Amino acid sequence: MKRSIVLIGMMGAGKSAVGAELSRRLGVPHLDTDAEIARAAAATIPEIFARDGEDFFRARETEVLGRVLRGPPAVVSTGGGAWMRPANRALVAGAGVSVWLDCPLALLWHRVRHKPTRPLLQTPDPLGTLTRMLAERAPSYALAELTIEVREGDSIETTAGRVLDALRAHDAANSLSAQEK
Ligand SMILES: Nc1ncnc2c1ncn2[C@@H]1O[C@H](COP(=O)(O)OP(=O)(O)OP(=O)(O)O)[C@@H](O)[C@H]1O
Ligand SMILES: O=C(O)C1=C[C@@H](O)[C@@H](O)[C@H](O)C1
Ligand SMILES: [Mg+2]
Repeated sequence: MKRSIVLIGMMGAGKSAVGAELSRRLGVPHLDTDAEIARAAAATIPEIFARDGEDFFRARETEVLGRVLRGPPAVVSTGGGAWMRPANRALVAGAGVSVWLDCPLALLWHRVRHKPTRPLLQTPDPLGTLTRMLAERAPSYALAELTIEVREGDSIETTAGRVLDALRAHDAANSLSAQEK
């Protein structure tokens, strides 16, 4: 593997879960930017948001992303907002292939509704917040090199397999176009 695989998408799309499975299958390290930030701060993501604010979190996120992408090729699970910063997209473009786990709203909601671990959803109307967030972010997520539609009923293993199939097809297409040049 020459480049890192960078999973992007909404909270609940499965970036962490599918990233762990991909890393097992490929035998490369798995790095999760949220987990790296929490580890460095010795605090949970909600604690960091509450104590230091979102801007602080976003600055750490860019640092961590840069650090993990400078390392050996790995599977990198990003936080849901990481892709929104053009600087982060540039970091990813330089070191990895971006894969959007495109998950329908209903499935996202089903997965995140009972979890208090997403500070941005601690609003009076979390479904409305999630709906708005997806609508605002989808055009940026669509800039990823690859898009995988996450389907209801697909296991983590099935989704990871679909990511690998798409990566192989993408690699084959890229080496064909490289030969043609
Ligand atoms: N294909 C799947 N089938 C069943 N459950 C899944 C699947 N993918 C993810 N999950 C579950 O959905 C929840 C959210 O997944 P995960 O934490 O991987 O999302 P995420 O994209 O990393 O979100 P965040 O941006 O908040 O870190 C977890 O409980 C995970 O186990
Ligand atoms: O979508 C987002 O902006 C976030 C997603 C999570 O992965 C965390 O990075 C944090 O809760 C913010
Ligand atoms: Mg995650």
